[in-house]
Amino acid sequence: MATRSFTIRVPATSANIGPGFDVVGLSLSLHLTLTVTITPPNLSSPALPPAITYSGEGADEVPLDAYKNLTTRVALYVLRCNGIAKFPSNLTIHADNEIPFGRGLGSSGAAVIAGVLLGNELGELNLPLTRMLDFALMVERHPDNVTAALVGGFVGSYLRELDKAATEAASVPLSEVLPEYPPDAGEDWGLDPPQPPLGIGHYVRFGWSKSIKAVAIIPRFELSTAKAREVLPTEYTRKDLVFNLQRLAVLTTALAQEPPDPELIYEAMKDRVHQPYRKSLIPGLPEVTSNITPCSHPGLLGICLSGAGPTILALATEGFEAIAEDARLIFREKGIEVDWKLLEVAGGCEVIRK
Ligand SMILES: Nc1ncnc2c1ncn2[C@@H]1O[C@H](COP(=O)(O)OP(=O)(O)O)[C@@H](O)[C@H]1O
Ligand SMILES: N[C@@H](CCOP(=O)(O)O)C(=O)O
Repeated sequence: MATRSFTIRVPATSANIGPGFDVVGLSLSLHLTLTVTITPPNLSSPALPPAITYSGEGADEVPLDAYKNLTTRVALYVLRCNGIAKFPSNLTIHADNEIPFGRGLGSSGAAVIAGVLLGNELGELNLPLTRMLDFALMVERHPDNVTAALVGGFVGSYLRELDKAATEAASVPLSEVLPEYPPDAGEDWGLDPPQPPLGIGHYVRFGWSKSIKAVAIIPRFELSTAKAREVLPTEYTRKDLVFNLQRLAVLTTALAQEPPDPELIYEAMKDRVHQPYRKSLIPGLPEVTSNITPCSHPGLLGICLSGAGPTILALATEGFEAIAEDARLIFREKGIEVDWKLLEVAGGCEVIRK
């Protein structure tokens, strides 16, 4: 057996883009990159357990134990669902991550997609894209980030209505999909993980005007997506739902038009389903989204919370620095420091075999 080596590259994503809560996602030019090597076993020494090294965002908090790390746990889930009980021996993984944790830029979605691709490569499974999406959706239950990270671009997705048996299969608690594996890395955990139903997620890629870039204004604090979902109501008024549906219908086409129309897009990026409820967790959010407008900031098209926050996403054709620096001043008044990055819309995930 020869040494095998490959690289997996997955983009960051910004979900929701205002009115598209749990529906739309946009892939962005920050990446999680895994460099993976499997060396042949050396008959004179014992087989080595998986070894993970890590650099970049999250390096001080991410677990390096392959049975605790999100990416490798997802990979093991995919392997086990496909009849392979263990990681191969002598597996080394270096993760280099540009996506900040817990900021609304899809770090967990990228880690999940990286895990699905890793399982697919390690097991030489040749899973079709749609099946990889099924595995990702068993772990991250909202489709917006993982779909955009998988296929790239500006993407809309829905979860298919499943029959009773498939609904039960897809509602398995995450602790069963990704069990806390025992610490003994040599143990065989059997092959009975909950299998994803077939064809859970469906998507379409919208057009995107080449002139639009994304300014990510990233507060220096983490907000877990789980916590930012807990503050959302379970029911909405018809008025608020119609408000969002009208805007989302316009937005998906408006962002592809040349030249993009700031008046149309600014209004179409407003939201009444998640942002109003999240402002208690993100001081400065309503002030930034209402005070930075196409009139005050030429080049701005629209501004919203990125994913579950706390990052703010401004879509613009020019004037990027003025947008970001004025957002910085508003956040500073609330005692929050930010960093900002000018990002492009990225392609989907890639596997490069060496
Ligand atoms: N590259 C990674 N490797 C392992 N775990 C990761 C990675 N990226 C993110 N995670 C996990 O996901 C968590 C953040 O997920 P989440 O709260 O959904 O925020 P977001 O996806 O918006 O960054 C991190 O605290 C970490 O546990
Ligand atoms: N639709 C989800 C998106 C969460 O994205 P993340 O990047 O914050 O994980 C939500 O708004 O909860």
